[in-house]
Parts: sequence; C-alpha cells; structure tokens
Amino acid sequence: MSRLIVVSNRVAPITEGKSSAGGLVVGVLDALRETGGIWLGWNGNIEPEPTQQPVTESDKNIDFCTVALTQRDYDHYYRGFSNGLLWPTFHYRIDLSRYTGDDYAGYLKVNRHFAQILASSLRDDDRIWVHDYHLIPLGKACRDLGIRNRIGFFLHIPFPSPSVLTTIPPHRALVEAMCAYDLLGFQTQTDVQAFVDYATRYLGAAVSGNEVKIGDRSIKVGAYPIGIHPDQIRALSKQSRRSKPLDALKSGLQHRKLIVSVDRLDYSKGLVERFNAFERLLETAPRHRGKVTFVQIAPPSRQDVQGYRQIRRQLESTAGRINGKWTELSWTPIRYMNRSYERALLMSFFRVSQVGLVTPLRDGMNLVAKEYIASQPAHDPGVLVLSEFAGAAAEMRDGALMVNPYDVQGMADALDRALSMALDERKSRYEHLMEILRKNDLSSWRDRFLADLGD
Ligand SMILES: O=P(O)(O)OC[C@H]1O[C@H](O[C@H]2O[C@H](CO)[C@@H](O)[C@H](O)[C@H]2O)[C@H](O)[C@@H](O)[C@@H]1O
Ligand SMILES: O=c1ccn([C@@H]2O[C@H](COP(=O)(O)OP(=O)(O)O)[C@@H](O)[C@H]2O)c(=O)[nH]1
Repeated sequence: MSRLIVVSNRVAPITEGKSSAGGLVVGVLDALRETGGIWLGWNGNIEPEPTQQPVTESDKNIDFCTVALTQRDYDHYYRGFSNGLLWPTFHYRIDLSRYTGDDYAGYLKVNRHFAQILASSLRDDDRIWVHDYHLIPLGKACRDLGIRNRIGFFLHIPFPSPSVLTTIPPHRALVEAMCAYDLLGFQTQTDVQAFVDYATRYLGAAVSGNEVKIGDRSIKVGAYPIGIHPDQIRALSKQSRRSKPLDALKSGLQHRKLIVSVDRLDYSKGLVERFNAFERLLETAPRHRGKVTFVQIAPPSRQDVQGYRQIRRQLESTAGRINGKWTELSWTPIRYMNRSYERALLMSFFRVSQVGLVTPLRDGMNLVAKEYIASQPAHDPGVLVLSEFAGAAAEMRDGALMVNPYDVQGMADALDRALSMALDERKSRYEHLMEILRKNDLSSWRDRFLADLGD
C-alpha cells in the first residue's frame, strides 16, 4: 500500500499529552493519527554535525523520523530566512523582515539536505506532503534529485499579495520552486488568489479552473482550511473539569465573567492592541469594572528572533500599566501568563469563559478560534470575538462577532456586546458555528488535500 510521508520543520513531541503550542503540529498529528504514516522533520535539537541518518521512533501507526540542525543551519534556515524574513513578510510586517544572502543560502542548503534524506528511503508509490514556509523549495530539491513521486505542499500561513511578496529579494525563485509541486494548498481562497495573481503577473501563468499552467508544468491549487475534530475537543473540554488549575482559575474569578485569549507570544497575534481594547472597555463601559477578568495565556515563542523580545517587553509594560491603573484590592483586571498549558486544560478554561477573544493582525488560520467554539457548553455557550484578518474568519464570520484588530474602540464595543449577549442569540451563533466546524473538520482537510494530490 502507498505510504504517506509528511515533512515539516516542527514534528510533534512523541510523549502523549505534552503540550505543544503550535497549530501545525496539533493539526498534522491529529490528521496522521487516523491514516498512519511517516513524519520527517527537525527534532528541535542543535548538534555540532549535520545528521546524516534520521532517528526513527515509532508510536502506534506513526514513524517519527527526526534530524538535528547545526547551529549554523538553525541560525540561517530557521531563525534567519524562515522566521526573520518569510514569517514577517507573509504576515505583512515588512518593517520587521531582514534579508541576507547567507540566510537564503542556509535555507536552500537545509531544504536540499531534507530532500537527500527523503530520497534515501523513498519507495516509488510513496506520496509526499510538505508543510509550511520553512520548506518551500523542498519539492524542487526533490525533483533535482530525480524524485518523481506525487508531492503536495500546504502553506499554513497567509500568502501575501504580490506587492508585499516582491519585497523579498529572491521572490521569483521561491515561487518558481513552488511550481515543482503537483498540488499547492492554502488556508483560504484569498491566499489562493494572491498566489494566482503573482503567478500570472510575474511568471506568465495561465489559469484554468483550479489549474495553473506555467511553461510545460501544470499545478493544481486550492483552499483547504485546516480544521479540528470538534467532538474530540468537546470531550477534552470536559475531561479536566475537576483539575486543580481549573479550580484555581474559578476561585480567582469569584464569579466574575471571564474573557480568555490563547496565543503564542507573536507580534502577528495583535496582543498589544487587544490589551488596549480591554482597557478601553473598562473606560467606556464602567459597568464592567470589577465584574470581568481578562486571562491572556501567551507561551513564549522564537525568543531568539528579533521582534519577539520586543513584543514581550511591550506587552509586559502594557499589562503592568493597565493593571497598575485599574486593579482594586479584590480584583486584577488582566491576568497575563507566559506559559503553555496542555490542550485539555486550555479547552476547560474556554468552557467556563463567556468570551473568546481572538484578534490577530494576520493569521493563516488560528485553530484556537475553532477550539474555543467546540469547547462551549451547548446550553450556555460563550461568544467568539474574531479578527477579520484570521484565516478562520472566512468560515466563521457569520457566527462570531467580527472585529478589525486595529480598531481599539471597535474591539471594546464588540466585547461589551459579547458580554451582554442574550442566551438565544449566543445559542444560535454557536449552533451555526458548530455546523461549520463539523462540516470542515480535520479529517475533511486531510482527505480533500490527499484526494486532490492523487496517487
Ligand atoms: O514551530 P514554531 O516556530 O515554534 O511555531 C509554531 C507554529 O506556528 C505556525 O502555525 C500556523 O499553523 C496553524 C495550523 O495550520 C495555523 O492555524 C496558524 O494560523 C499558523 O500560524 C507555523 O505556521 C508553524 O509552522 C509553526 O510550527
Ligand atoms: O499553551 C498552549 C497554547 C496553545 N496550544 C495549542 O496550540 C495551537 C495553536 O494553534 P493556532 O493555529 O491557534 O496558532 P499558531 O500558534 O499555530 O500560530 C492550538 O491548537 C492550541 O490549543 C496549546 O496546546 N497550549
């Protein structure tokens, strides 16, 4: 039978239950658990010499094949080109992006290395599914080694419009490399359109239906919004209902309402704007003072990449300023935590909250938005306040309260509306959203992508 080989920079921790604060790992692990397969990627370690032979650990039906990176590769490939240039640019933060030729060379080198590792154990009928911006040139590197298997690529982050993409010096080489894949998957139709716009304008592509023709190559493109397993999340949200952390959260609340947010500590997530919106709510709707607590869980991420330390300092000072001004002896308005929690616990926090506040400035999808809804009790659901710039907005705009994350007053108004919403309206919004989450669940993401990739 044909094997499925998944390749991504980050690979799930093999220990069940260990928290992993990133949507790619969460989504791919859940999807692979059902089909089984091989998952190749970086093990998160730095070693003096490049790994020639990946270490394989098997867990049930998945073989995890991982390699270490050298310090130099980590600096140029992960920290430099991937997270110092591609991440900010693809999230429209060209002010934060830094290009160097050495980073680009290191990025290509690691991609070639991954291709060699793949080539060494590949069977003719294996299907290869490559994930995310770290590995854009992997398909081309495979083709250069003579690999003819079906290879699909899924981008978890937004694909920027051509005017932003072209700020990347090797933009043309990057997009040409994408054309080595048989199928290109994006989170939303907006991302697909941005890719098609670039391909037609800069590469002379002709588009017909979901096929993009460039020279003698024909590539399928499509939107495959990543989902969750809503019923599993629902079950998870109830699993920790008697846990100590949940008890501690509830006893700290003292029956106040709860607004909750969970994000990696990333400048793309709009945290400062969100803190300011919560303060604006306290200023403009005084009835909420002392009556609502905002819990922000923000595990540190990519702390050695420029831009991330700055956002951390900025947030600490914003939270300190707001709490300094508004805290009373018996109430702290913002609880800001730089730590991660196991997913089951997070879901139980969502379940007891009244509002899920998800307001990224840009986001490929944002699984937290989907998990928030799936965790709600059907008889008394909370309200999702969602940024129009999250990929999740394409599916969830009719059930969530939509906001522009740059509009502090607009977000404060949405919070006020969410906190005051009548039960009937909350229920009908929740039911509508659950229907969508069930229809576009994680299995359908995987199955649609693999069906289009073909054998
Ligand atoms: O691996 P890290 O550098 O620690 O970063 C964590 C992951 O962040 C990004 O996740 C994205 O994928 C999610 C699932 O599709 C999506 O909902 C979210 O909007 C994206 O930001 C990144 O794309 C992953 O490669 C990282 O592993
Ligand atoms: O402390 C944490 C914080 C986040 N997550 C999970 O990490 C994922 C974050 O994915 P999302 O798509 O929202 O954003 P990303 O971090 O991938 O940009 C979600 O499944 C969260 O439940 C977690 O397990 N523990």
